[in-house]
Amino acid sequence: MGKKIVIIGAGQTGRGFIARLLKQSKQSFDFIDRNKELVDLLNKEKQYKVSFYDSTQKSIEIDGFTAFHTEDKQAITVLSDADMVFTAIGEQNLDKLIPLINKSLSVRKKVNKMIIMTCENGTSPKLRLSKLENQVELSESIIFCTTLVKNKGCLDILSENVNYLPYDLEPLSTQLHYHGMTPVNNFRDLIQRKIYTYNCLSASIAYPGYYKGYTNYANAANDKDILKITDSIAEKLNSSISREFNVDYDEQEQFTLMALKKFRNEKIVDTIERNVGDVQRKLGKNERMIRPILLMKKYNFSTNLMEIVIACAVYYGGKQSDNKMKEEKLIFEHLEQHLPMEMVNKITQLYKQLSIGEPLSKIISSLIF
Ligand SMILES: NC(=O)C1=CN([C@@H]2O[C@H](COP(=O)(O)OP(=O)(O)OC[C@H]3O[C@@H](n4cnc5c(N)ncnc54)[C@H](O)[C@@H]3O)[C@@H](O)[C@H]2O)C=CC1
Ligand SMILES: O=P(O)(O)OC[C@H]1O[C@](O)(CO)[C@@H](O)[C@@H]1O
Repeated sequence: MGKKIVIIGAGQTGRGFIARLLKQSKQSFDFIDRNKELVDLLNKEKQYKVSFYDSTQKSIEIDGFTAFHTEDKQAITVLSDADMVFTAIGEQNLDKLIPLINKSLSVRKKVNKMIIMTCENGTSPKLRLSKLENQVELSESIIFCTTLVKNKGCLDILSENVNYLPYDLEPLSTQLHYHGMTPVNNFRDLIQRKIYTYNCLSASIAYPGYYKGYTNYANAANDKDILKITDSIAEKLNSSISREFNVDYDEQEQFTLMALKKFRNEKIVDTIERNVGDVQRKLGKNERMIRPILLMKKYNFSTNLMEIVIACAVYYGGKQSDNKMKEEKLIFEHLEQHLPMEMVNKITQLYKQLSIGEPLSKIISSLIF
């Protein structure tokens, strides 16, 4: 008999990537999501399509699932019977799953431990579920595949043709035999390298892109100032990450080039809005901006451009808040805890220039990098 699988989070990654890999493995699954409208739509339509930016790849119909709302009693029942659970809900939401999973474990009849695999951006998303660690097999994976809703309010997905989901085998008692799911050695290093490369570059496009008034992500990525920023940051990332993580420079360079190629691909219609969200998390001490800038400093590279990216992130944070001054103060206090004071002072100065609307090109041209 096939395994029972539940995907928690029927958004772009859950239904567009994980569900697609399972479908390609002929493995059935159900969804749980907190969005009632989405749950109702999935149950009403009963199917949707994943198409690919690469037009030579045939689209894939996804069907045979039931979706449950998190508050629905049946969610507990279906979860209690799951052999494996994938989460794709955003790292910041993971701890909200603990009560639901605990309830399902309290009525679980199966003797095998439930496997929980996080499919989230973050350097250690499973930490948020560590309270469950003794009761389940808790592991993490790394999402390289960009999946986006085709049109707002519809279920269909447009996806990169990426068939690779690296995961950490170490906490598991068994390998996963599903399409693309690949155990990797040195998982902890790879997940950090992913966030400090892909997501650092993503932030280096999104926040300056927001400042320059872009709404389309690839347009921002191809802006001449942002090309300068990302090309230069990429070079410094390659040198510092390859040294820090002891990987070949060429291997790290390929990694960076793949990220830049994807972000600059105008066929992938992504938004600045989607990529700037949740700025406090993205400014976290082990996240995509703080760790890379500290690595650049450690290996004696100029940090000027990363300081601009962080100043743009603070600018975005202030704009989003009802209380701009309070928000900025909070972000700066946070930066003071994790960055050297001289760096925070430079970011403050850059932030002041942004606040009076100084053009990014002018700010960049006054810097050495
Ligand atoms: N979409 C993409 O291309 C990529 C996404 N990721 C990661 O994948 C994860 C999911 O992202 P997306 O699918 O893009 O987001 P999304 O916003 O499209 O989907 C998230 C889904 O999770 C649901 N959700 C949130 N909190 C929940 C909770 N407590 N219980 C149940 N459901 C909950 C939401 O209702 C939503 O349907 C994130 O960690 C993101 O960083 C990583 C790389 C690429
Ligand atoms: O959900 P987050 O952390 O904003 O990151 C989303 C971005 O991360 C990426 O996974 C970078 O690899 C992109 O596909 C996406 O633009």
